[in-house]
Amino acid sequence: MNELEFVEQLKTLAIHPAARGLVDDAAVLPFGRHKLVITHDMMVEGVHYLPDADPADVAWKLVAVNLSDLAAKGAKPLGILMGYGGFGDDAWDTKFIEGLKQAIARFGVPLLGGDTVGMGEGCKRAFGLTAFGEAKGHIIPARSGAAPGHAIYVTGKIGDAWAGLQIASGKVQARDLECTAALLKAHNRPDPKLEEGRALSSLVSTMMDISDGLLIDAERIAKASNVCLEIDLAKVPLSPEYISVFGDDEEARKKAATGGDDYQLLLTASPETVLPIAVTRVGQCKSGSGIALINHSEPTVTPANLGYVHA
Ligand SMILES: Nc1ncnc2c1ncn2[C@@H]1O[C@H](COP(=O)(O)OP(=O)(O)OP(=O)(O)O)[C@@H](O)[C@H]1O
Ligand SMILES: Cc1ncc(C[n+]2csc(CCOP(=O)(O)O)c2C)c(N)n1
Ligand SMILES: [Mg+2]
Repeated sequence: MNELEFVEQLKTLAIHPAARGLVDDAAVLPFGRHKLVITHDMMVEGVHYLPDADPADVAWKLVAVNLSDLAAKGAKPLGILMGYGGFGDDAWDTKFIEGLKQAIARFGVPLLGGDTVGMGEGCKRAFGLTAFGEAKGHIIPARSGAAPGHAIYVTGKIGDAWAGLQIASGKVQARDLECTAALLKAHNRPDPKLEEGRALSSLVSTMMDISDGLLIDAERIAKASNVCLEIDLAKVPLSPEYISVFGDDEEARKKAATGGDDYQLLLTASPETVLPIAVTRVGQCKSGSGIALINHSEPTVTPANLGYVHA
């Protein structure tokens, strides 16, 4: 069974309303007068990071990708619990702890506990992290509220993290050190959009974070909302650094829109709603299903792979 088929099986078990049918970034559990938002994401050597990655970057990303799911629900982080599989190399473990310390300080989230296991010689390292947060608004955005006519927006730039992975794995070179550093940073040290998520959460019809790729994640909103998301590739915001390495033709834009690891927010809202932070409009919701890709308003071929899928 592949990842999607496995999660389909889990959906038959996750019938508690807080699980949101396993079609959201996080669970939303009423707790007294408040709502707890709870998420868990894993990182595995060779799958989520290159074996020669800096352990401090691995720790940072483990925290950041989980906080990104809280950001997508407009939640303020309250704490994290970590699962650490593969300790025993002192130098590696020390650098990891340094990166974890940096992330905890940067995001102001306390480490509350976890578990540590040795995985035996030659085993790949694997880490899990549970993050929970508190959402203040009455309505916490889901993926299911988009309606025909709603506009589609993203925060930040798309594609830089994928570009950074291409550089880190030696497939391309950037024009200069500054450009290399910016793209590597997007890949290694994502910055979860916590403030943006909180500012937007009460105004949007759907919101999620982009982890697997803009197009595949847009398709998830389309499915959950029973609408078609029409996305104009020409409107996908690319950074000058991305463009300097890959250009900004249709092919380059398709790579950016399917590469993943962006940890930007993808949201829909009524076009009349004035949003309080800078976002880029990339398309609109229509009646129908799935995604419809256009380029400069003209239909274009949708890529076979819309984003990252675990084998
Ligand atoms: N092993 C699992 N046990 C229970 N629920 C799971 C499991 N794996 C995935 N899910 C649930 O399936 C849904 C989709 O998972 P997915 O990992 O795509 O979401 P995500 O966390 O937003 O994305 P990403 O992991 O790429 O950041 C979520 O509701 C998630 O909680
Ligand atoms: C070495 C290496 N190869 C590929 C990638 C790209 N990648 C891996 S998992 C994922 C989606 C999020 O994962 P998940 O859905 O498991 O949370 C992406 C975009 C990477 N970061 N490192
Ligand atoms: Mg998510």
